[in-house]
Amino acid sequence: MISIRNLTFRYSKDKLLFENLNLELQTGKVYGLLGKNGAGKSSLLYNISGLLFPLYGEINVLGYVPKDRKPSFLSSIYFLPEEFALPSINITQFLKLNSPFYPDFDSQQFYDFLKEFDIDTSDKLSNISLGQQKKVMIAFGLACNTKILIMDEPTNGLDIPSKSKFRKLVAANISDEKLFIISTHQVKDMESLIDQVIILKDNKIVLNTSVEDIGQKLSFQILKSQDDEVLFSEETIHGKVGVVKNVEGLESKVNIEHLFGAVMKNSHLINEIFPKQL
Ligand SMILES: Nc1ncnc2c1ncn2[C@@H]1O[C@H](COP(=O)(O)OP(=O)(O)OP(=O)(O)O)[C@@H](O)[C@H]1O
Repeated sequence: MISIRNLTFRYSKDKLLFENLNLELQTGKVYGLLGKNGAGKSSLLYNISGLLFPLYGEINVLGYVPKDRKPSFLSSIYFLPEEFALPSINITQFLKLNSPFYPDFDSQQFYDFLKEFDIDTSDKLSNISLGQQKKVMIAFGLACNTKILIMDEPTNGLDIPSKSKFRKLVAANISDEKLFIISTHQVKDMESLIDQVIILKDNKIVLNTSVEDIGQKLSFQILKSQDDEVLFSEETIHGKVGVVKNVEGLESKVNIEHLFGAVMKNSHLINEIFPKQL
């Protein structure tokens, strides 16, 4: 569905951002794309969406080359960037202008999602708050029913009830034919939502595996003094908690924040535990 082979990309001549980056993504999954500031998350998403072009390498999305920006490709993918400017029109006018680009757009769903997010549809889009604008765009993106939905930091600026509604809507709208990619720093917002975790570090993909696989190979637990090779640890009121290799074979609930910490601190050990497929 999305295949990236040897992607080399740069903004300026003297510095490559990605060099020979490989990534394969399948339908039926919600992918969480994580990485520190400047890791290249947005740049990768722009390359997948055909808004930035590779220097070398191949990107194939649904059989299309994104940089060709064929109309049938553009109507199969919806990309919600982290920041956007909305025109001074109301939601109905926005719907009329933009929904015709997406053949599977469902107006009823759009209004249902807006209701779920408590959005008043009569206001001008330019006059509502940033969080409300984000909710309108999330509702629109979901209602497009495109095969691929990419959201860059969608929960930034959402209040706590809206984050929970976001999780509910995303979970209810993924299907076997669709693929969602959500890039975020707000890893807590993504817990119990993502199926597969992709982590970018030093402009490389250091992890791309399922939450299930992570739960089987790593143990997220209260640390014991005899635990060796602690991949990440943190002091809490319950004691020291963290991540170790799962040697006992007992599955634990994945803590994505701790997983991220483990990958940042110990990527060589993570590479050994999760060998790359490409
Ligand atoms: N238009 C641009 N021109 C030049 N360099 C850029 C441009 N956009 C991004 N960069 C650089 O590319 C690198 C990756 O940026 P990118 O925005 O893709 O990272 P990110 O992981 O999405 O970061 P954040 O989490 O802060 O949003 C950074 O070093 C950034 O400074």
